[in-house]
Amino acid sequence: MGFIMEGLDAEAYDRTYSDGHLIKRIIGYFKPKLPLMITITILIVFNAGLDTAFPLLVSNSIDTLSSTHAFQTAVIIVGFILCSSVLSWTCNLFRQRFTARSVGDVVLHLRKDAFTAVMSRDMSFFDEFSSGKIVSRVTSDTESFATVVTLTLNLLSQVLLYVLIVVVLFFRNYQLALMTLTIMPAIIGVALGFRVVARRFTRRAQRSLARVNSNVQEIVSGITIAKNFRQEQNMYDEFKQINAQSYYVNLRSGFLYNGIFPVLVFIANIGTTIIVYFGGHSVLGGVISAGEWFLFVQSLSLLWQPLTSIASFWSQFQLGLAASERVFALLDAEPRIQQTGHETVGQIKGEITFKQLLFSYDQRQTVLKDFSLTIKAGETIAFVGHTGAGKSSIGKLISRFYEFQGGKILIDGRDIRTLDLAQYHARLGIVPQSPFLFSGTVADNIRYARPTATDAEVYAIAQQIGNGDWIEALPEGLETLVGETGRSLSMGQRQLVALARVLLQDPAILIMDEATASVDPLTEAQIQEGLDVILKQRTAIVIAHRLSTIKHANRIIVLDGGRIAEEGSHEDLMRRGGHYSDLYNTYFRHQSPDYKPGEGFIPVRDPNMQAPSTR
Ligand SMILES: Nc1ncnc2c1ncn2[C@@H]1O[C@H](COP(=O)(O)OP(=O)(O)OP(=O)(O)O)[C@@H](O)[C@H]1O
Repeated sequence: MGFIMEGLDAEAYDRTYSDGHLIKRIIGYFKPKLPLMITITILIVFNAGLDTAFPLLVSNSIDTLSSTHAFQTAVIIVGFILCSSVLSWTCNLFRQRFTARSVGDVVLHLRKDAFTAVMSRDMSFFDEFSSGKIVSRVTSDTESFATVVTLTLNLLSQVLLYVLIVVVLFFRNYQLALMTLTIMPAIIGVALGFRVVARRFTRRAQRSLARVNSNVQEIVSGITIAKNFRQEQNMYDEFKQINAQSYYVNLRSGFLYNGIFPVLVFIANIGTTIIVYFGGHSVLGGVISAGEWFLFVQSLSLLWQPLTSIASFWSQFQLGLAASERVFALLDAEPRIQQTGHETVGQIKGEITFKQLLFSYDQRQTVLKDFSLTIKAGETIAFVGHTGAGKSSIGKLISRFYEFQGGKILIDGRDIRTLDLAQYHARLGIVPQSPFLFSGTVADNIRYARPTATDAEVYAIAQQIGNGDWIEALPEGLETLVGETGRSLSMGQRQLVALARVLLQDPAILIMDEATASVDPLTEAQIQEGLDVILKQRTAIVIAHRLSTIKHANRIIVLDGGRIAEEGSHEDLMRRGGHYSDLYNTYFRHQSPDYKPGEGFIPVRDPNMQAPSTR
């Protein structure tokens, strides 16, 4: 199997549902369409009746050819045949139209549900699962879901036709009818056996397509880095391999499906041979008329058709079922964040308490253990520490993006798990390290925090950041288009927009993962001025990367391996000459005005203390 199976495993949230469960849920989606579905069913029944009448009429016309009024009867029968054909065509047309309409509506509904499910997933979900694969579930899988429904309706009409024909045949000649049905168990047996294998193959085909989607998405998102590191060839090679995998997986399922159809046709042909042979003998022996014999031979094609076509569209049917399984698994994915209540949040002062917190992303590593800390309302806390110390994790836990395994987080003394999450999030401002801007104007992005804000309010807020000087630098001021993800703006400008956005939100608690990207001194000053405004009158947790922020903080918490190694003000900690002083020398001292490149650093520390150790 080798590379063909590589990366095609189920996602952790995937589930296996029984066909019965899937069909029940699919039917559930069709309930609001009940009147339309009833109309479609009536049309299907009517159509099946007309299709059955066709061979009956032809059979009768053959038998009347020898009678005295042969010509008149033949004309009437031909008239009936023509009318039934036109009626059948019209019924079919309306059936297809109504089906397309109801299936389209259901896909619309399902896609909305899938999108809502994606939106409500915890952040851990997006960290864990590739965005390309998630996109694939919302788009192509919901589309395949439509296929299963259309096919089910076709199947229904074919099965009805089948039942009607069998009834007619039994009335005409039960021995020949029984003969016709002898092959049926063989066809059904092969089709059912094939069903199990088909589902497996189809699932793999969908996963391989999701893998292609995911790979293309990742490449497009990371194209700048790829080009920068001249990785185009490697990326192409990787894509080639994933694409080839998709090709082989599809080829295999193609072989499987193409192989099954001839087997079924072969079995059906055996049935036809039996009927032609014994029917012919019955006509010669005078047991049945030539017209009846024709009816049996003609009905055979109609009879085998539903069975063979079930097998032929089995692939699409399986594709649709597997797709609905994937969509339902996305809808049913268990949230990791477990709120025990939905208490009204109201006004928040902003005191945050961690009580013996235990947290890990997965089984492999404990990130925070026995972590206790109280952040006072209105306090600005700067978290510093080596990379991987757990700074961002603390921010994610306060944001309630991840679930902790032990201890408590209290907001103003209330258990975070008891709060209404949506209300709590509305009181929480988050400025990520690389601010994400949506396509649109700068004003649109600022207004994102409060869509009802007027132009004047947006302008006033933007003015508060760096005295609004940065707006003048934008070609069309606040109406400047930011491009996809804000690409048309400089990194510094994006940060300023993000600050204005959070200022408009006016949250009680601010979590800021400070940008590491350096900006020019003027923008740096504008950002600092903006921060001074934002940090006022709210609790702020800053994952600090800039010396000026650290110095402005009320308290610095030094993290080391998920534990608080030190805490205090910049001066206190420098005087101590411990962990912070090490960090300072490693990361921050070049940002100090006391630092002179080439000459070294004039340390800020108590001359009576020991010199800080360096790593
Ligand atoms: N989504 C995740 N899944 C699994 N492990 C993670 C995840 N995010 C972070 N970690 C791990 O948790 C630990 C703490 O990471 P965290 O991002 O909190 O560190 P940090 O101090 O913010 O680092 P940095 O300054 O580099 O951002 C690290 O060992 C990291 O590898």
